[in-house]
Amino acid sequence: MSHAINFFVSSSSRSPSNFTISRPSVFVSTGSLRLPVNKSLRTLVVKASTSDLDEWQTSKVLVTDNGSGGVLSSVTQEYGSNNVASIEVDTVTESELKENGFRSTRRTKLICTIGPATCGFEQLEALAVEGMNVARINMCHGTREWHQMVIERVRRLNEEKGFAVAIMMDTEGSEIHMGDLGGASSAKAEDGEIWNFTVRAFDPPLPERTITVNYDGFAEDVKVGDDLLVDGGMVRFEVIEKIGPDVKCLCTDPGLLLPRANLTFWRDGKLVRERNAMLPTISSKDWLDIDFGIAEGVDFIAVSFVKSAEVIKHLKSYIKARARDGDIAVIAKIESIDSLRNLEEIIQASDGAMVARGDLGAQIPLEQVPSEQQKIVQLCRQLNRPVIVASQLLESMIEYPIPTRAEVADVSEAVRQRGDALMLSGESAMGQFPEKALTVLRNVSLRIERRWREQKRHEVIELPSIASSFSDSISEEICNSAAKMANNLEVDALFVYTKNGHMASLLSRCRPDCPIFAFTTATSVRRRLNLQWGLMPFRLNYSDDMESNLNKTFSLLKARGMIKSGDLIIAVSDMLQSIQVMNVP
Ligand SMILES: Nc1ncnc2c1ncn2[C@@H]1O[C@H](COP(=O)(O)OP(=O)(O)OP(=O)(O)O)[C@@H](O)[C@H]1O
Ligand SMILES: CC(=O)C(=O)O
Ligand SMILES: [K+]
Ligand SMILES: [Mg+2]
Repeated sequence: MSHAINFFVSSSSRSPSNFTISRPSVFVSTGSLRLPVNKSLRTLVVKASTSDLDEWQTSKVLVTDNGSGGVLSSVTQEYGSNNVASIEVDTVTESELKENGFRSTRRTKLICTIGPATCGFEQLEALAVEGMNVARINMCHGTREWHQMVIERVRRLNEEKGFAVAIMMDTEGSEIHMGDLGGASSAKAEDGEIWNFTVRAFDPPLPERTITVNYDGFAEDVKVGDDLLVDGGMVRFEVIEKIGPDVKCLCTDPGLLLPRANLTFWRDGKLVRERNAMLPTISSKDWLDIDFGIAEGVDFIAVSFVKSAEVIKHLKSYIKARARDGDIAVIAKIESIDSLRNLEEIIQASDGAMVARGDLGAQIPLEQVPSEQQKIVQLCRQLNRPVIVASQLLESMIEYPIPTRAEVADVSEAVRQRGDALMLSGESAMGQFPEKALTVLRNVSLRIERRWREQKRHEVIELPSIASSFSDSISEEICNSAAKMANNLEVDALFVYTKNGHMASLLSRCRPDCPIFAFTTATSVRRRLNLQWGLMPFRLNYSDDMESNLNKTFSLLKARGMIKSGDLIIAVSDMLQSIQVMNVP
């Protein structure tokens, strides 16, 4: 039996039309010792618009065949005569929870770029075990067959081993970059050497000291005297002569050239970008890759070199028309001057953003990158979009088994800023120590998160209202209140029952002290929630009867040893728009 305080708010009028109190229970918090008093369930029900609810009644169970089934990790129980209940959670979350308890589960999500160093099934499994939440494939590199093989392996890993690793496809984009070095993994440019940058096509092997350039207008656009920077200055050349399609360049800062490295050219100390601005954000090759991603059912598409919100809107409507579930999230990569200019509208239009510091640092002064990062992370939080901090987090670990102290400090700062996710690039794609790098990210995340909680730094970041309807406002207020209550009452976990993940993201946005168990009916939503701070996504079939849902969840989680009697939780749901505080019976 539950005792409840009910507020019913009809959607047509903003005044409560019904207010009942039926012997609410009392909960007493005495420092760290929490004593349940009287009844175990308190409920605040705020009932909103009916349209969401109608949708709910007709889609109580939504199962997709899109990827992970989490077979090994699902527990099945009989409920009633013919209602079989099961809950799916990834094996890593489950063991973390069992070993360390609620408080010490990791909140920051981890992304690994997959490349030659990590594309084997066992290597992917090792990364999943170390905590990889999302596998990223970069369409700049590798063939479509290779990417398809990686996707197939990640899916198999999910199905056979009970992980829920999501897949992110990153587009190539049409910014100017070098070709693939005719198959070589790298080339060394020495001081004083003359290299030929050309728009001519060659069959491999390339002539010596030749670099192909992907952009046909290159030879026209550069001028003698321009500085040509590879990867933002890792190698530097000066243009000394133009001969038709060939541009002869003198190496002035020697270094290692990597396949498809980004090229920028500078004149009188300024980035030349007039023509770049004319290049399409999504090239014809990118559209083919996007079709491939849609056909493969990837979870995220990260769009390189976004310049405006328009391209994101265009891609989102394209996906909506084409994708099976219409639910591929679009991530805007912030890595150009134009993307900084139109930051807010780009983030608004997207489902998330990436601070792509590699290319960003090649377009703006390096010393400006940290403040832009902070600004983007904060803006994403305010607008409720997940944000990824990417590139060079542990660059030295491409070659060495331990990071530099400065790298650890950089990772710590990204965690302290409470970005949703950290991303490995070369460290995991082609480095010598991919698993060790991931372990560093995990350990630093855990340490900084714990320190933050111990210091009770409930930061005063202003979270503006973002709702666009009255019903959305109710969800937002409920989540803000629930998160605050969770901190004040020091509850063990927040439970959120969410169909499309929105309520879960609103809770995540508050960055509460306790972990958030997000229950969703769709496997694809579950995988997408993997990118968001503090969310532990579970797949569960449930009904519109919250009391029965809670009882079912408690039994299933208790059977798995993931919660125990007496644990204090706060539950919210997007079907009932309610807050319930209770001890696990
Ligand atoms: N599929 C792949 N095949 C071969 N090498 C890869 C692959 N993916 C990544 N790499 C290597 O790892 C490095 C870092 O990977 P990452 O995806 O971050 O590249 P990037 O080119 O810097 O990123 P972006 O083009 O998105 O700015 C690349 O420069 C490349 O050498
Ligand atoms: C990740 C990426 O694209 C960058 O840092 O440039
Ligand atoms: K890319
Ligand atoms: Mg980039």
